[in-house]
Amino acid sequence: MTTSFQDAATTEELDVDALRARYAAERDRRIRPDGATQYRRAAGSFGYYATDPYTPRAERDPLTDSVEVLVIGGGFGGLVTGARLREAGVENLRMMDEAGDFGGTWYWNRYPGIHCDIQSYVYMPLLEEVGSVPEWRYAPGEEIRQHAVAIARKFDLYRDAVFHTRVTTLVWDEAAAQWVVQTDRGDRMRARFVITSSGTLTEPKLPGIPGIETFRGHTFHTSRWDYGYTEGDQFGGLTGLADKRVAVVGTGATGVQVIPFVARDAEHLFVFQRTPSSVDVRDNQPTDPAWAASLRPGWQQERMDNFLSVVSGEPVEEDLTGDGWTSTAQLQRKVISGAVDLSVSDEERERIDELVDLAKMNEIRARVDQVVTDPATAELLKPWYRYMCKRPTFSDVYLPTFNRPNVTLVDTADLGGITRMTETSVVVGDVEHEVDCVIFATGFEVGVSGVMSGTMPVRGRGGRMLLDAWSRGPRTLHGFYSNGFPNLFHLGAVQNANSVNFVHVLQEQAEHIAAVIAESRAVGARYVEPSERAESDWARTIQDTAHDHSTFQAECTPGYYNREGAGVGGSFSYGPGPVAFHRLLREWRAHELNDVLVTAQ
Ligand SMILES: NC(=O)C1=CN([C@@H]2O[C@H](COP(=O)(O)OP(=O)(O)OC[C@H]3O[C@@H](n4cnc5c(N)ncnc54)[C@H](OP(=O)(O)O)[C@@H]3O)[C@@H](O)[C@H]2O)C=CC1
Repeated sequence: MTTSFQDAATTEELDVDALRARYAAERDRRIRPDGATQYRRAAGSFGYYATDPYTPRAERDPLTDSVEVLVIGGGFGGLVTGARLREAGVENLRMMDEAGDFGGTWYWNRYPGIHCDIQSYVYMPLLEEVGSVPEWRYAPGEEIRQHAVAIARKFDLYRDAVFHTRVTTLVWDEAAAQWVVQTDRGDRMRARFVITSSGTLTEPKLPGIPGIETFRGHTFHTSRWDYGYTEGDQFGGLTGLADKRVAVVGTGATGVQVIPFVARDAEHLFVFQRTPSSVDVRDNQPTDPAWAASLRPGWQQERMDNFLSVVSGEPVEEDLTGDGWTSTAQLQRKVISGAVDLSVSDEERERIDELVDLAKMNEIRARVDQVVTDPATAELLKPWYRYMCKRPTFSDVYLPTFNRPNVTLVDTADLGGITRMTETSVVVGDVEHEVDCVIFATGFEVGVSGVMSGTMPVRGRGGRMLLDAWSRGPRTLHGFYSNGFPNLFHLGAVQNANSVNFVHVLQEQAEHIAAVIAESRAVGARYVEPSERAESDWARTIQDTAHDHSTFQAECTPGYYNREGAGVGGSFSYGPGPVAFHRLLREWRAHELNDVLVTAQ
C-alpha cells in the first residue's frame, strides 16, 4: 500500500475499504450518548475557569451617553471594522469588549507555545497599514496580540473604548432611530449603528468529568493561563512546574501547541488523549529580512487573495504560501484539472477527494512512526479519520515530546474520556494518576455569538425579538443585517462564506459594513435595513447553493465540527465559496447598495 501523498490520488494501491472500515470503527467507539451535553460551562461554581487573569477590572461609572457607532468585540473583526470606519471619517465611535484589552482570541489565549496556524503574512490583518512585517512565518501569540494593540493605536480606537463590559440587551428606539444598549456594568447608552463581532470560540468549555469539583490541586483552562503558578511566559521557562506532576486534558489544536512546553519544564506530564490530532510539518522560520525589504505596496492583499483562492480551489498561477494548507488544496485542484477532465461529475470529484484525503492521512500516520520511538505510543497517536474532520495541526515539536522519559500518554478513547477525578488524581478506568495540577485544553463553547445564543437579546422594531424573527433559521441579507432590525450589523459565519483564514473573511465583512455605513452617512439615510424580499432572496440563494456536508460530518469522529457526532444541520454557507462571495459583495456595493438605505419614514 502506498503512503505517498503525491501519487496516491491516481493510484489504485490505497486499501480504501480497509481504511473506511477503520475510520468507521474509530468513530463508533468514541460516540457518547450524551453528545454535546457532556460538557459544562465555565460559569457558576466553575466561573473561576473564565475569570480574566491578565488585567484587573477597573471600576467606572455607568455610561449614559450616545455614540454614532458601537462596535461590540475587540478582536480582529471589530478592529478592522473600527479602522475602516475611522478611515471613512467616523469620529464618534466606541469599541466594547468583555476582555480587558483588544485582541479577542489572542487576548484570552496566551498559553506557552501559542502561534497562529495560518501563515502570519496572510493571517495578521492590516500589516501594511500598521507598517510591520511579522518576525516569524507563523507568529507567536504575543506578537499577534501586540499587533492587535498596534491596530487600535494606529486608528485611535482606544479613545472611548470600554473593556470588561458585556452587552446584556439591545433595544431599538424607533422614535430616536437609535439602539439602547444595556450592559453588565450598569450602562444604558445609545448608539445609532451597532456592529456585533463577538466571536464564536470565546467561552472556555470544561468536560463534565464526575468528581471534577472535588479536585484540590491547582487547575485552570488554557485560555486563562496561570503564569502566577507556572512562572515563565509564552516562550517557556515554566519553572513553577519543575517539581509538579501535571495533567493536560485534550489534544486538539491547543493541546498540540502547549504540550511540548509543559513537557519541557514539568517534573512529569500526563497527557490525557481521547482523539489524536493530525500533526503535519510546521517548518516555522524567521522572516527573511531581504524578502521583507523587497515587498511592494499591496503585497499583503495579494498574498491574502492568493491564499484564499488556493484553499478555496480557485485557479491561481502560483501558490505564494506553499504550506500544508495550500499543498493539500493544490493537489486536489491539480488532480482535477490534470489527471481528470474538469467536467467530472460530483461523484467522481468526491472519489478523488477521498483518495487524496486517505493518502494525506497515511502520510500523517507514517510521520508518527518515523518520530515516536515506542511503537505502542506511536499507535495511539495516529489519527484515523478524514483530514478535515478536525482542525488539522502543524508542529515539529509535538510528536518528539512523547519520546521524553517524563511524559506519559494516557489513552481514554474507549472510555469516552477521563473516568473521574478525585481530590488528588485523574482516573482512567481503574488507574489513578496522582497529579498536582490539571490543565484543561478542552476547547470552547462553540459557534455562537451572543446574538445567536440569546445571551445578548436583541429587540428590534415593534419590540420583536431577533431570535423569534429567526426561529426558522437566520434571515439576513448577505449575513449582515435583517429586516426589522435597522442599523444593526453582524460579523461572523452566518449566511455568508467561510474559510480556514477566518480573519481574511472578517476583514472583507468589516470593509463591506464600513462602506455601507459610510454611504448611509453620505446620503443622510435614516436607516440601513434590507427589505423582506431581499432577505428571502438571499435565504433562497444560500439554500440553492449550499453544499451538503452532512454525510461527510456524520462519518467523522466526534468533535465540535459535527456537534459531537450528531452531524450538522443544513449548511448556512454560500456555496460558490468566499472568493465568489467577496466578488458578489463588491458588485452589490457598486450597483445595489442604495437598496438598503432608507431615507424617509
Ligand atoms: N490558530 C491556531 O493556531 C489555533 C487555533 N485554535 C482554534 O481553536 C479551536 C479549538 O481548539 P482546542 O482549544 O484545541 O479545542 P478542541 O475542542 O479542538 O479540543 C478539545 C480537546 O479536549 C478533548 N476532550 C474533551 N473532553 C474530554 C474528556 N472528557 N476527556 C479527555 N479529553 C477530552 C477533546 O477530545 P476529542 O477530540 O475526543 O473530543 C479534544 O482533544 C480549534 O479548532 C481552532 O479553530 C486553537 C489553537 C491554536
